[in-house]
Amino acid sequence: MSAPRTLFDKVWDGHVVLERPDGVALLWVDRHFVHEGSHHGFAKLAARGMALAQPELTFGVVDHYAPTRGGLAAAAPDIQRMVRTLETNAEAHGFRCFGLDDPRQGIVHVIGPEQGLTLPGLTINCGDSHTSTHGAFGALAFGIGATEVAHVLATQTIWQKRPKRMRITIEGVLGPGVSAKDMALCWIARLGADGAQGHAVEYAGAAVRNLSMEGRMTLCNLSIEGGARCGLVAPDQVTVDYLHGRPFAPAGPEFDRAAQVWMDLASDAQALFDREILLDAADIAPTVTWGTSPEEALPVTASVPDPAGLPQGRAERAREALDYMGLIPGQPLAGTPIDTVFIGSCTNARIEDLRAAAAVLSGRRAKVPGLVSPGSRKIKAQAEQEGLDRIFIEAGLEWAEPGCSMCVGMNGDIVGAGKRCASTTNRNFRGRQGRGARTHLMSPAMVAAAAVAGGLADVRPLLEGRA
Ligand SMILES: CC(C)[C@H](C(=O)O)[C@@H](O)C(=O)O
Ligand code: SF4
Repeated sequence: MSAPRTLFDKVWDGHVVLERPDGVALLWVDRHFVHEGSHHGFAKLAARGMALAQPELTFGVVDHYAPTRGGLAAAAPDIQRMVRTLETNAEAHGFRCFGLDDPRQGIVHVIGPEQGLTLPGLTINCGDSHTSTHGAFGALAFGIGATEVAHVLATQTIWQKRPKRMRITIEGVLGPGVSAKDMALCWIARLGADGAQGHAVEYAGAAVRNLSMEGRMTLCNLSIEGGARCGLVAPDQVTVDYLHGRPFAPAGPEFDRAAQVWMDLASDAQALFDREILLDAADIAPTVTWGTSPEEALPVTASVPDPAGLPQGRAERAREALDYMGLIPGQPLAGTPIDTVFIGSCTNARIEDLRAAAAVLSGRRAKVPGLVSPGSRKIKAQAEQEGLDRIFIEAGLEWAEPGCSMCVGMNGDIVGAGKRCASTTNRNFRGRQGRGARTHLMSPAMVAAAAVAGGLADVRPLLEGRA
């Protein structure tokens, strides 16, 4: 009998083409997603006069520069050029590209799963750190750099050092108003932004099993913010049900055969992890970030930390973060006035996220302006069918087109300098949403609560008496 293996090992071992004596392996890549930012890779290919190795395993999508308001014609020339370059490369190399006029367009980490391109047991790469999202399906999915993008384009393979294995088990039941976003911010706050460095993280436990695919994607999306190479959740019936009938997923008897294989991808009972973390879902509160790293997060009921009480290195960083964020040590987080809200990004712009925000906003007015950008055109259509767009608009928020939008500001959607934004995104780095912009990360329901209160707020009282 072979040694017990983890889910990660099973997918990794199945993709090794060859292994160097130092343990670095050449892996076959099942899916390569490219976006506007991947243009360096195509330039490298062109410089060497090389062809794209596997056009049918390469999928492009316009997201980072996608205009969410006013269309491409009205966008700045450099934005138009970025979008056109991807579309031109797609034509030249003959790979499928979900461009701005494609009804399947959206953020790469949203549409991969939505279209059934993301499947359990596959290796998935993209020149983008949040490729970890696809691990929610039990795929081995990780972001790669520009040189690696070129390597995958040219060979459909990638050299990788085998990461260590870590398991984060979250048992118990989440309280009302607590979501996958809070689970992620909670473990990152506890372990630190480099807490899972060098590790492939498998999420397990009842609270993970009870998450929808949307929730699992949010959790895996943020893996990278805790330093992990990738995140994984073992496929189960929830995974199979989500994938059934997706355009690029297997169909008919082939689907049933595939589903059986997927269900066997779980970690063996005796499999060993290099590191094990155990959390109780009951201990997780609605969480917000107060600083300029996702690890600087606390329950919304807490107060801004006092750097004086922190160890020296951290104290200095906290002081700088608070200075940038314009916060005073000891001030309660709840009640901190905000200027704007953003609901969007590959972290939290799926249909379930929009429903959670709309459930809070329904029949209420936002005290601040804000932008809602669905994760894909398909999600936008679904939300409109459910009347969610009306709820956002009646609350006073703007309902926009899909794209990375205000998560990173590359398309021109930015938060003004010195302005404070409650955001469903995954990075609160300095200037992330625009120069001088102050970002507080939180769940969609919590962003909705902040909009209603005009400041950071606990969503739980707003949920009372609502379904
Ligand atoms: C621009 C892109 C390459 C970048 C990434 O690597 O993740 C962006 O998506 C981000 O979220 O910071
Ligand atoms: S939505 Fe934000 S985090 Fe996701 S890929 Fe786009 S820029 Fe990166």
